[in-house]
Amino acid sequence: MGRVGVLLLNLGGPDKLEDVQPFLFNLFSDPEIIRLPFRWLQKPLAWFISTRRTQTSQENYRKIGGGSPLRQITEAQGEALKAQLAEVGEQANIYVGMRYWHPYTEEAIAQIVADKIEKLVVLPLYPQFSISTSGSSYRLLEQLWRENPKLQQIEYSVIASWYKQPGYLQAMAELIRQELDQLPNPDEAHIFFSAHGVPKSYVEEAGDPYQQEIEECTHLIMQTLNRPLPHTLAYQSRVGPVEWLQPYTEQAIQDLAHQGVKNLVVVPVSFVSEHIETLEEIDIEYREVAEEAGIENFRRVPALNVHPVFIKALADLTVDALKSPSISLSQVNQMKKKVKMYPQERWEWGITTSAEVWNGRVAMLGFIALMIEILTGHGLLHAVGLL
Ligand SMILES: C=CC1=C(C)c2cc3[nH]c(cc4nc(cc5[nH]c(cc1n2)c(C)c5CCC(=O)O)C(CCC(=O)O)=C4C)c(C)c3C=C
Ligand SMILES: [Fe+2]
Ligand SMILES: [Fe+2]
Repeated sequence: MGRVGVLLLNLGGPDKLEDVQPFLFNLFSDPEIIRLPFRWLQKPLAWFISTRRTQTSQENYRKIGGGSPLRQITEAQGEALKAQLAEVGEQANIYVGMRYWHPYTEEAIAQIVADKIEKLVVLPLYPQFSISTSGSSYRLLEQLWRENPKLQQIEYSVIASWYKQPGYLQAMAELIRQELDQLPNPDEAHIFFSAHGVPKSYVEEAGDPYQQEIEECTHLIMQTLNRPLPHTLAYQSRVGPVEWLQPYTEQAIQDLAHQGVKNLVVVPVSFVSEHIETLEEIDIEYREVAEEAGIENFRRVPALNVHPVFIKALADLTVDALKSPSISLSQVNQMKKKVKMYPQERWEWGITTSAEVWNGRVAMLGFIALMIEILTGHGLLHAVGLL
């Protein structure tokens, strides 16, 4: 086999407080994060929302040390994976490709080309698939592949989602067990899975398999844990006023407390690294909610980070992908059959000069309407819940 590479995909996070606004701008510029019917509206809206959100977001990053630990942890995972692969006789270069901050996916791909990688495994650091996470990165990769003939010569294989991988399930169960056993009375614990949410319309209208994969994943973790304890699944980190997957974490914690639950073990289920939504949202915000509602023991299970059983699981996934027939980016999107990646590209097809003129006029009117809405606080986007 020629030179082997593994591309680890993740979302990325601001390294310091000054990075927060441009990071948020990149995130909200992605049509898989805010799904709008018009391409031209994406950037003005991304600018507006990122500017409005920066201060709150910066305050949260300040509480966890002034930046996201995601880059450092992902790089450590990469080094551990390289060492684990070497142990089983597989020499591979590891690349980190973040979607919205450094090191960007584009930078990783440029390095992969420069290093003359011949066989590449694409491994998202999201156990479950969502249009908004792995889906967005696959879409970017598809575009980079289309644009670069050198990339088209690389034999590559994509791992779509991997929440059923036994080593991953074992590592999760082990971490939960450790947390349970530190409670004064482990048999009275309630296990609370908190997954990152997505808007409900992603699942119900666009066909995102995320909710189904999260539900199956929590079921498999409970099976692997093999303890007769009650459990709940809820969704956190809602952004904006539209409806997201329910129940919401905050409400579900309060409901359990009112039902008399006193010992809660919170499991962050859609992340494999510590980041703002574990360190700030769960450890600070939800802990406060829980304690105010009467929970006496609130314990959070740590993220997998470089847990050796987890790193071995990533190595097993890589080795399996190298041995099995390759899976292409377009196959992954077909496998997630009904998924509608946001079809903004469609608007480009069949463009004529007169259509361009009308596009420009409508864009200008829309932009003026947006500015009026921003200044007055009233308008269509407020009415449909986007602002
Ligand atoms: C499985 C994981 C994730 C899903 C699904 C997801 C969807 C999603 N996220 C937002 C909005 C934001 N996400 C932000 C940060 C962030 N999100 C994830 C993971 C998932 N997002 C990660 C790993 C991070 C990085 C955290 C870090 O440590 O820096 C943020 C910025 C943080 C903040 O301001 O709260 C936003 C905003 C949407 C809208 C969405 C689905 C549509
Ligand atoms: Fe997010
Ligand atoms: Fe948040």
